[in-house]
Amino acid sequence: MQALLAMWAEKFTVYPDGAELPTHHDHCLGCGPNNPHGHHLRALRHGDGVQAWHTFDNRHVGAPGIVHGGAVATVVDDLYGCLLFLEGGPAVTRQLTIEYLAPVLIGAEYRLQADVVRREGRKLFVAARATEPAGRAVITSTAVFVKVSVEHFAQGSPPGVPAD
Ligand SMILES: CCCCCCCC/C=C\CCCCCCCC(=O)SCCNC(=O)CCNC(=O)[C@H](O)C(C)(C)COP(=O)(O)OP(=O)(O)OC[C@H]1O[C@@H](n2cnc3c(N)ncnc32)[C@H](O)[C@@H]1OP(=O)(O)O
Repeated sequence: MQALLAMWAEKFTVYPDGAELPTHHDHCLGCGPNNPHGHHLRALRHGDGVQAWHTFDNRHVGAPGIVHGGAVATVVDDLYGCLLFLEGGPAVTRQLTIEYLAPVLIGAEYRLQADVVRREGRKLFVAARATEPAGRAVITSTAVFVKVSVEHFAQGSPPGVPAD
């Protein structure tokens, strides 16, 4: 586990504008490429924030044809988690709010954007939105993240990884 944590710590480095950001880990529900239930989110640095283009599929359906609100929250939360790669250290979600302004549709592509609004001690106040190609926002979000040490993540051991 310590080796995995050390590898993860290396992901906090400098990323040029437009660069694709790393995943949190292979099985992350938001961005992990090897999670069959996951969203496989790919985030890019965009100025001081992050952006992504994302299409939900039928694994994430709520009402027919419409994305489950929890699935939308998952992706937004994970996008904030990608923003942390630009902050230089890990943090975890303390509060997450989503304004569901219009249905998010299965099979439609949305642009997501997340930015840091302000920093206060160990807290990061962040905001995000998802927009249709025509520019209408379908969701807006705010969240409070609290900075933690990498050791925070040693509380949970992934299957097959010794706790050491
Ligand atoms: C395969 C191997 C892998 C190896 C490596 C893997 C590495 C990791 C991989 C990936 C990570 C990234 C993944 C990103 C994914 C998206 C992000 C998530 O889903 S994160 C998970 C969900 N979140 C939690 O699980 C947090 C649970 N909460 C906690 O653990 C504690 O609350 C903690 C440690 C964060 C803080 O605990 P306290 O007891 O020290 O403090 P308190 O009371 O909670 O408050 C903290 C501050 O927040 C303010 N606060 C609380 N609510 C607020 C609100 N609504 N508005 C403003 N401030 C608020 C409080 O006033 C306080 O502020 P004041 O520091 O004192 O100034």
